[in-house]
Amino acid sequence: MLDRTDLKQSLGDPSLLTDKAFVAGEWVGAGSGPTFPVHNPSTGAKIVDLPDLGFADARRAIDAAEEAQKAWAARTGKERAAVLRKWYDLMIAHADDLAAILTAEMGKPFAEAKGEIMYGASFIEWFAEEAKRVYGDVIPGHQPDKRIVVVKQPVGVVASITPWNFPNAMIARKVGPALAVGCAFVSKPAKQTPLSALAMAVLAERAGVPKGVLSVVTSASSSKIGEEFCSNPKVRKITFTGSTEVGRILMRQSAEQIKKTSMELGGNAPFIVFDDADLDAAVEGAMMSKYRNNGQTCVCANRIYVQAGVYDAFAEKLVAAVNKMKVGDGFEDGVTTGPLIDMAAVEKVEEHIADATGKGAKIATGGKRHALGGTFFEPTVLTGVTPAMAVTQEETFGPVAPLFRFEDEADVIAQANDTIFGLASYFYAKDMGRVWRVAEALEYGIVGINTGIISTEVAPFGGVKQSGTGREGSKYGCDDYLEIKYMCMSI
Ligand SMILES: NC(=O)C1=CN([C@@H]2O[C@H](COP(=O)(O)OP(=O)(O)OC[C@H]3O[C@@H](n4cnc5c(N)ncnc54)[C@H](OP(=O)(O)O)[C@@H]3O)[C@@H](O)[C@H]2O)C=CC1
Ligand SMILES: O=C(O)CCCC(=O)O
Repeated sequence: MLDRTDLKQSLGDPSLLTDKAFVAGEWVGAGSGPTFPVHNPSTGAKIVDLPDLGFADARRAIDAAEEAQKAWAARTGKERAAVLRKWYDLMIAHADDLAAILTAEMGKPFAEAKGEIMYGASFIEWFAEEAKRVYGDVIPGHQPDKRIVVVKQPVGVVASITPWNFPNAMIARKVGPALAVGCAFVSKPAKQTPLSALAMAVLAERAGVPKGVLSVVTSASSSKIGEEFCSNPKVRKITFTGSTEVGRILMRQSAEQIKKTSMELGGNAPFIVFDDADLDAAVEGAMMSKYRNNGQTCVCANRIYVQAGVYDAFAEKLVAAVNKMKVGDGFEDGVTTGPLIDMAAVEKVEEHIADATGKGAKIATGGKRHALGGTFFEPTVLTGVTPAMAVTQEETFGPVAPLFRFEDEADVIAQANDTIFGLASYFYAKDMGRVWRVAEALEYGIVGINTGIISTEVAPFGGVKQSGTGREGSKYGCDDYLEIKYMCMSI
């Protein structure tokens, strides 16, 4: 439906949709250089062509960041907080436009996109507040004449690489703490969804973020940009959200210079329903956890374990709820589920369904491409899923709910933990002893207990095992962007 002209005309502030990158404080067009297209995944229409930047542009952004960072860090926390607060206010004031741009480039329904804008903005607000609270310590001296003071200082230039599934919020929760503590930030958004990042940069500039402190390098050649980020000694930290496979590459590349890294990587979330659970609440939680963003989040339930005594009842209620979902264009009223991001995502979903049904699982609802065509896919529930099937070990990243049957607590905990991943997990139960036992036994960074939504700026988001390192959001969120220094003084 929406091409560039339609989208621009629909915005309250058309200047939020740009075809330029933001490098070293300048808006940079492609000139005669290469470009790459950004498409609306719902319609296939091209929204815009953007500059396909390379090594030299990334280096220019890094040089400017290094230059600008010192003066930014020299400001007081309160001064940086004021700029971030203004940025937050502008994001809220332009939330409808930011959401429209997000829906157009990524496909999620407008109401969900607006929810993401509010979620993203909440990180800017939270870290604006935290900017004033980067406290150190005074440590009692180890000798009578010694005084020891601990201070925290910004790491310096941060380079960020983020995915397409949350084009606003994944950047917001990195750039918020980085700028709050006095770092400068060079962002490389996913090639499918750079427009939200650029719209954020338009507002950052208006809010008074100084030239060079924030750049958005648009590129279809992510590996080139990644190499520059990891090999440039001026970059002190790499922060990444995306697949474990790419996280591994970036960690390997960063090893040469022992760069600090934060990695928010893949998940394989178990969602466990015990026989004492409130089944209606569990179905509601499963719907939110599984089908949020059309299953395309690293915290989406990937394996749903249901205790034998409630398995059939849960499956029936879940199928009834899934059958009420409305698939369609994100700008259409009442649509709950947009398209998948691309054909590769559709093929992965199909592979997981074919593998499971080939090994005996049954399709309870959905199971195929949607009649709308393109990358629309029917929300799907599979029953009779077993550990031999690919969905047990691999993240589907799509709208497929595989239902496993289990008998007892020890067995389901062992199955839930039998994965290389450790990001989010969920369970529904009422027995308090069980609640504590299971919550403590799950080897995950996040445990949702009787809830399917765990995302908030006030809590530390992050994983264990091969789901990554570091925490985003909360009072811990600044730590990843700070160095600790102690000063030992003899008096
Ligand atoms: N943890 C999470 O939140 C996410 C997990 N995933 C998982 O990853 C799977 C694949 O999704 P995909 O989007 O391809 O995720 P990727 O990990 O490939 O992409 C995430 C980001 O990394 C960039 N990137 C890709 N390769 C490199 C590289 N060699 N060096 C530097 N940057 C790189 C991408 O850029 P560009 O897109 O421009 O090439 C994008 O900005 C999904 O099916 C899902 O399982 C995906 C997204 C988010
Ligand atoms: O998929 C992700 O990368 C993050 C999930 C979004 C969130 O809940 O914060």
